Amino acid sequence: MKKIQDIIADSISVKQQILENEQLINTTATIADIITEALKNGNRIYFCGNGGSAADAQHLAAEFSGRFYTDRKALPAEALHCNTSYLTAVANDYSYDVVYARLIDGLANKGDVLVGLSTSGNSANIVKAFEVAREKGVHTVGFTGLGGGVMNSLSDYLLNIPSTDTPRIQESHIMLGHIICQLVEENYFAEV
Ligand SMILES: O=C(CO)[C@@H](O)[C@H](O)[C@H](O)[C@H](O)COP(=O)(O)O
Ligand SMILES: [Zn+2]
Repeated sequence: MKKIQDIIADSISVKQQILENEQLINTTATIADIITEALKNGNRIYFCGNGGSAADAQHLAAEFSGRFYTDRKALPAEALHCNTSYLTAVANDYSYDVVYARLIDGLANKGDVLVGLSTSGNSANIVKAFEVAREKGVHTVGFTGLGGGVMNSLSDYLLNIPSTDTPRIQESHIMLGHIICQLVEENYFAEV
């Protein structure tokens, strides 16, 4: 069916643009280095997103805390939306906008890494979490779409996928996220 082939071609085209974008490739490698270094220093990695990007956040966190390719010890990583009692209470009593910022305030330490996945780069709860992270000396890593939205100026490291189409952006987020998981696993366990 032509429509299906067109959608697959679009997804490949976004990935082809990433393949040819030296800056995105270099930033991906740098993010893997930053995460490896943080873990070696005893720091933790936090992930957050909304909707499909929340699923991506917990998927990537689980590659670290569970396992990826190799049998090895657990690495400290978690996605911030997984406690529904916390999420519903804070959203109900305060605002959904602060659900991730409050956890970063309560849990994160200087040298930790916060990875925020947002195709628009404008989701308020991620933006606020990045603001608190910066105040605390937590590294901010943004996975966004074209331009990066508000997260552009709040991200120490930014992977802004060259697309404005939410599902196509998410497909590239999970590809680059998987690559980072592989590099971190190889680098961390090669060196300890
Ligand atoms: O998975 C999808 C679309 O593919 C949706 O659930 C999508 O993640 C949601 O609409 C999000 O709320 C979009 O937020 P964001 O990417 O702009 O931060
Ligand atoms: Zn989706």
